[in-house]
Amino acid sequence: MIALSVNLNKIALIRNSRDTTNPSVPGHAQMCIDAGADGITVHPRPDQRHIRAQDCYDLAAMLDVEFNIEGNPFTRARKSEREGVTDYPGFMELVKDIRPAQVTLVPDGDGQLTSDHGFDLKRDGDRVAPLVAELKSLGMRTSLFMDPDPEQIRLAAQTGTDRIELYTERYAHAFKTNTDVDKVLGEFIRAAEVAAEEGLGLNAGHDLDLHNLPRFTTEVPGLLEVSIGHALTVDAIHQGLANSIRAYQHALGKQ
Ligand SMILES: CC(=O)[C@@H](O)[C@H](O)COP(=O)(O)O
Ligand SMILES: NCC(=O)COP(=O)(O)O
Repeated sequence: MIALSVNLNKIALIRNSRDTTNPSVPGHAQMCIDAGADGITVHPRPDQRHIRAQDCYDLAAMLDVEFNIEGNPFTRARKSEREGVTDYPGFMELVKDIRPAQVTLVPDGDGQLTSDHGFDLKRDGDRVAPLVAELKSLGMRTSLFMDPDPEQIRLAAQTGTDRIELYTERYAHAFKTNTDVDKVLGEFIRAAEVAAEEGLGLNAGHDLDLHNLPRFTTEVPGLLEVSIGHALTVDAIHQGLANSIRAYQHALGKQ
């Protein structure tokens, strides 16, 4: 069975639009677990736009499912610009202190809107390998965010990482626009085969949704885990909005 790890970034994004704890990140983690989620994913960014360092500590204290923290290991500590918000301690410092079950290293720049590429290990392999070794020595499973490029995936294996996470945006886009979907999916299938040849566990994520997920998970061999946040949160709004309207009308004394 492929594990579903729910990414809570977008819950934190709404919470951060007010100085309140509503919606509660641990509260929504618990709802996901109660509904059957296999894990929880967060991606604390240095600008703390959504998940903040404190959220990671709060989740670590209550989770009884796999906790996956994603981020760029080369980000440094940053002072918070907002009063009452914990400073960002730097990604490696944060995960070494929390020690989640899985750490997914992602090569994001600080100002990126969202993740948009995997590691270039021809360039960064020598810098990434010692970090992988350090995280593993502290008992964390490691995963590297990768494009479906066989040469890069073979280099990922050389870093000693346990797993890779295939960056799936290109598949999601091909599926949505019905452009070259067979060809693009073929690249992911080949990437998965190479990962298996190299003894790497396989995760996948980014822009996966209810529509594109079945074909991906049926055809890409060996998938262990998908992490999904944006579309799943939007679906939760779609599937819950009508009920909310009825509840508010009831609160206004209407039937
Ligand atoms: C690594 C990855 O694909 C996800 O973490 C994705 O980047 C979500 O991050 P945002 O919610 O900040 O877009
Ligand atoms: N690793 C991918 C992830 O956690 C969620 O990505 P998305 O579903 O928000 O695009």
